[in-house]
Amino acid sequence: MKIAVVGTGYVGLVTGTCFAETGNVVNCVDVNKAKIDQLKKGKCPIYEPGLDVLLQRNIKEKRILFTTDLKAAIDKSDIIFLALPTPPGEDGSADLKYILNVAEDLSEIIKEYKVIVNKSTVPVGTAEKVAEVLGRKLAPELFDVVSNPEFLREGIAVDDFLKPDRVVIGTSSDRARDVMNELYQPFVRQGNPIYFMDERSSEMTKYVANSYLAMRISYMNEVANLCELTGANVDLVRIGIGSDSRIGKRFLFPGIGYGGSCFPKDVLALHHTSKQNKYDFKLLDTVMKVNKNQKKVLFGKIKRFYKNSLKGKKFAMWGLAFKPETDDIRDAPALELINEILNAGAEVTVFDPEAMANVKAIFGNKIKYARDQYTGLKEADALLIVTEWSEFRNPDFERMVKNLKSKVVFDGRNVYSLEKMEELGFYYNSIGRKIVNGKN
Ligand SMILES: NC(=O)c1ccc[n+]([C@@H]2O[C@H](COP(=O)([O-])OP(=O)(O)OC[C@H]3O[C@@H](n4cnc5c(N)ncnc54)[C@H](O)[C@@H]3O)[C@@H](O)[C@H]2O)c1
Ligand SMILES: O=c1ccn([C@@H]2O[C@H](COP(=O)(O)OP(=O)(O)O[C@H]3O[C@H](CO)[C@@H](O)[C@H](O)[C@H]3O)[C@@H](O)[C@H]2O)c(=O)[nH]1
Repeated sequence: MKIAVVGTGYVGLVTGTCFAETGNVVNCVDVNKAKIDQLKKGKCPIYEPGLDVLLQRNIKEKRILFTTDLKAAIDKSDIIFLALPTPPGEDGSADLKYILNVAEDLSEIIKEYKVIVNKSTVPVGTAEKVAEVLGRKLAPELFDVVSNPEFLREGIAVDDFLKPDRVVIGTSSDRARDVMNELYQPFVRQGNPIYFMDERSSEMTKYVANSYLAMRISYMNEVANLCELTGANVDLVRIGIGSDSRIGKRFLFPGIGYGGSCFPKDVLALHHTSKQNKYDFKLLDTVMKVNKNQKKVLFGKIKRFYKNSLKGKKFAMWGLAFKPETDDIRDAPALELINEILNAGAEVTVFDPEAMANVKAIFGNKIKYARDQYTGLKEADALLIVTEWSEFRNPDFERMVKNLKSKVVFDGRNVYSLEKMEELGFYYNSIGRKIVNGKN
């Protein structure tokens, strides 16, 4: 099939590459010329495991092409995916300007039937809004607008796309339904379902999935805070509840708050949709408040340990990305923590396997950047663990001890066992568990 993907970011590039991988010809469009030039040279602009190999293969086979020329891409395609940003507007609603502007451009370009697919996360009613913009210039038989939300996770995006738990497609058109059904067949061979539904339910499904997952995390973060006060261990509680099949083991990890480009903005946007519909969705309000508070928890622990006197202290930070296996730092808890450390008059040397360049673009020389995870520890008063990259899980503890000024670790991701840290003699303060080698 012939596809155009408008917006070549995390979602657009993975979508385009995976559709090319299943034999389609994909034209990817972006307004960012530098990104397109890079992609034309076969260079992947983001760190996403497995993407590079697929990209190279499909570029070589000429199944994926890159351009800044929207018209050229649309003329060659039957299905047009919109993978454009939907950032929060001032009132918390998803800003649809990117989507609606491109819809307007499409209304000038389209000359024969196309299926226009919203892959971006968009509020209920957006498919209708896009259809309305297109319909101002185009006859109804020239297009259908479909909602097809994306559920991929960064860091595992290729796998998630190629083997989705489910594909959700919202359309009221039989013609578009047939096109989408054919397109997705290679991805559901393992027996995973395609759920066809109306556009509004499909759009809602995406927000409800993300908000539910965010709620689970906020719930566990509250549980962790209570565990600290009561002497229970949240990791044991997590295992204890997760084996109940009604609850499930996944997505129960407490930490320093959810971040990334999706959960914070999507919970906010669903909350806004509720307000617009005069519905007081109390749970969502609380989920956001809990998350805001949880992002401050690690700094609170640090302040208490140093009795509020952080001036001149030197910290080493392991992990900057909002989660492991990505270079993405959008809404990453690390950014807030760095600001708090700097505001308190302390210094920080950071290390992350992939996200250093993105952080440097924000903080420049206000902070130091370590060559590797160990050199950053030199002369540091304490180590702060912010992202649970695999390489932090089983480090050379002897080297850590040698480099650190004091054996002090604040761990926002519960990377180590309490027993191990006790045995090694570290002061170890983590989330929802007792403090090791110190006073609780
Ligand atoms: N990142 C994720 O893990 C994820 C997963 C599921 C859904 N989503 C949703 O997908 C959408 C895109 O997210 P993303 O993370 O890929 O964003 P992104 O910022 O990484 O990518 C968006 C791309 O669109 C381009 N763009 C902007 N205006 C354009 C225009 N007029 N024409 C062509 N290109 C244009 C930008 O230059 C950018 O490259 C959002 O709605 C997001 O909520 C994201
Ligand atoms: O048990 C957990 C799981 C995750 N997180 C945090 O939650 C955030 C989001 O993590 P994750 O969901 O793995 O990453 P995303 O790539 O943001 O993916 C989410 O957001 C995407 C964009 O909408 C959706 O497509 C995915 O299904 C949804 O999982 C990160 O800060 C994680 O550290 C926790 O604190 N505890």
